[in-house]
Amino acid sequence: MAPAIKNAPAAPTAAATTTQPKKPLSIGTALPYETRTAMHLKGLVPSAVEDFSAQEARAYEQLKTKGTDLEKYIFLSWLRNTNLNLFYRLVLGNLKEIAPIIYTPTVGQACQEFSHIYPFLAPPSSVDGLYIPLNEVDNIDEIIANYRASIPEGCEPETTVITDGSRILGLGDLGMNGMGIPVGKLQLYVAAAGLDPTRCLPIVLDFGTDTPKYLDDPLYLGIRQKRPEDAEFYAATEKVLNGLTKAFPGIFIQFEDFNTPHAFGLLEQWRNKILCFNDDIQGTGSVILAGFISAIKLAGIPARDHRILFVGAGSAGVGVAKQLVDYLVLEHNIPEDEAKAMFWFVDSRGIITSNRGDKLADHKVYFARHDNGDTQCKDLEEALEYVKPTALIGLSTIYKAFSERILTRMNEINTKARPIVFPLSNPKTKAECTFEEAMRYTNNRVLFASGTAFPEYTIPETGELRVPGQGNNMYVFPPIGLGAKLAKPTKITDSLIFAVSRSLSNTLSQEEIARGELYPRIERIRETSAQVAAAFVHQAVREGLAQDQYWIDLVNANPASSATSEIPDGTYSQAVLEQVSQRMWAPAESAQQLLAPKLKL
Ligand SMILES: NC(=O)C1=CN([C@@H]2O[C@H](COP(=O)(O)OP(=O)(O)OC[C@H]3O[C@@H](n4cnc5c(N)ncnc54)[C@H](OP(=O)(O)O)[C@@H]3O)[C@@H](O)[C@H]2O)C=CC1
Ligand SMILES: CC(=O)C(=O)O
Ligand SMILES: [Mg+2]
Repeated sequence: MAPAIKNAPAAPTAAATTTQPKKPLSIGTALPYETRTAMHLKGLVPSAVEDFSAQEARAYEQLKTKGTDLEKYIFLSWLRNTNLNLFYRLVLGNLKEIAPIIYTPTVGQACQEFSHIYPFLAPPSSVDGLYIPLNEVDNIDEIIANYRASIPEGCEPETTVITDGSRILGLGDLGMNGMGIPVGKLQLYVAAAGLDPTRCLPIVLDFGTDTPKYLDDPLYLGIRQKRPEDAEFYAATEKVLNGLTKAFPGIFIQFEDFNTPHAFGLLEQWRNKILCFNDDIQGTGSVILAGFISAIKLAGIPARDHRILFVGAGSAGVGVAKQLVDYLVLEHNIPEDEAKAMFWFVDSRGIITSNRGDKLADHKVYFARHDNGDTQCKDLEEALEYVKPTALIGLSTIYKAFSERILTRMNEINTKARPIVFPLSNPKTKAECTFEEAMRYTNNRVLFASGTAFPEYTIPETGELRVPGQGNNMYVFPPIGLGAKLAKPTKITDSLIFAVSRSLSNTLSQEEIARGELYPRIERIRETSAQVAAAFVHQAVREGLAQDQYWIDLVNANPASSATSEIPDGTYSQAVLEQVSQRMWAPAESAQQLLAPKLKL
């Protein structure tokens, strides 16, 4: 062995090499000549000097040349990994057009193809998140250390989205391919609520898959084994969460797209221990409650007269229904038993009743009907005639489950009130119906929201344009994450989630209300996210959960107008809103602004 040389310079570590300031070639054409000279970039980039808007126009032009949505997804992913600032400029400037590519529906296809497109999503040196294999959970500290070494100092993650890929949108168990979802969700954290993009960490727990198609795919990039039993799953997840929270204390954790039993199980296990929430249960519950509050104002009958039929009793269906029960109890003073009795559920075996003959999963027991006598409805058609619902909510993953016949009957049944129809399953290939179908078969009377965005619809007879609501948790998880980052609550409670729903329903503009819309337009999502985050911060302080003294003092000095109300009503003060808005990250306007901290210009 060669003798050690005293005081020899240490070999460069991964950390040292990857945190070296990189030459900003991708923004190079936006750098003035003198800056290029100072940064030794002369001759390394074309000579034209242009501003960011020219770069943005070029990127948009390239985006438009892509023939398919998946190609657009790949192009945008590459752009994000090579020029973060330009990527978010492009996204924010074209949110309505780009959200369906980086998020549902295209992200669903990207996940299905993930192992095939992975190398083309980012340059080889980019670290886009953590892939944690089941057989490596004992080495979680090493994995985290590797990650830490790959990021610049000061970029420790403060927000993470974790999936194990076991229920990706309505597409089922995609295994490691599910990584596209945390990546996509975190882009919305940044775009919608201004979280710092350098401090967002997507994680996939690569715990195998039970889908033969992926296990048999020679290009599949996850571990090739079936999923573990529950005990091993929970033990492995615990190791990961302990490692993460030890390395990054206070990190905000979003559980995403776990299969339903594990979604409920993890939430129950962790909700009082760490700062976490489940987006599919609580986020979906919160966003749909917001739309529902608006819908029942427009429907034309008292809240307590509604009869709500859910198709699908998974994490999303049950999560939403529980939020609606809370609302009916708190806001309309309906006793819990009576509120619960306003709900019926259909799952793959028909209406859920206590005497159906099968053992109900734990999460279904609360809503099982006891008043059905001998009646059992085997499917939606029978259930519709039995319940005669005022509201039909789809979280079933069954494409076109709301057929022409079902929608026509919803219209016929609801002569006094406008029918509420929410086909919420994602992606588009799983949606229970389209906006056009819902309009057409209800004589344009429908109050509508869908999980995936549908095109606007022009009523042929009148030429009137109608805009569908997008009942998607993207309206709430970004502001919840922002509020959590600022106020630093010890945990996320049901009343915090309730305040978020109320505040989102308060964000509708007069014009949106007048047009009968149930959600704010997506173009306003930054503005509404700030308002919802401000309401979150107020509620966190009100409940004594907030730990950040700045926000505690600010809220106490500037209480919301309704600070004495017992019910979380989603209100906030202007002072808090202003401060929240100021803390939202936004892309830089110029190369100088972007590089200023590094260059000390
Ligand atoms: N809009 C939004 O923001 C969100 C939308 N979603 C979407 O909701 C959907 C469901 O998610 P999640 O609840 O977690 O998934 P699950 O797979 O846990 O739930 C699906 C439910 O649909 C039921 N179902 C299946 N087939 C039928 C059928 N033929 N008729 C009636 N019911 C049926 C299942 O029945 P059984 O229990 O018997 O198997 C189950 O209860 C997904 O498409 C997801 O993308 C989720 C979160 C947010
Ligand atoms: C939107 C979402 O979280 C889902 O479909 O699972
Ligand atoms: Mg989800």
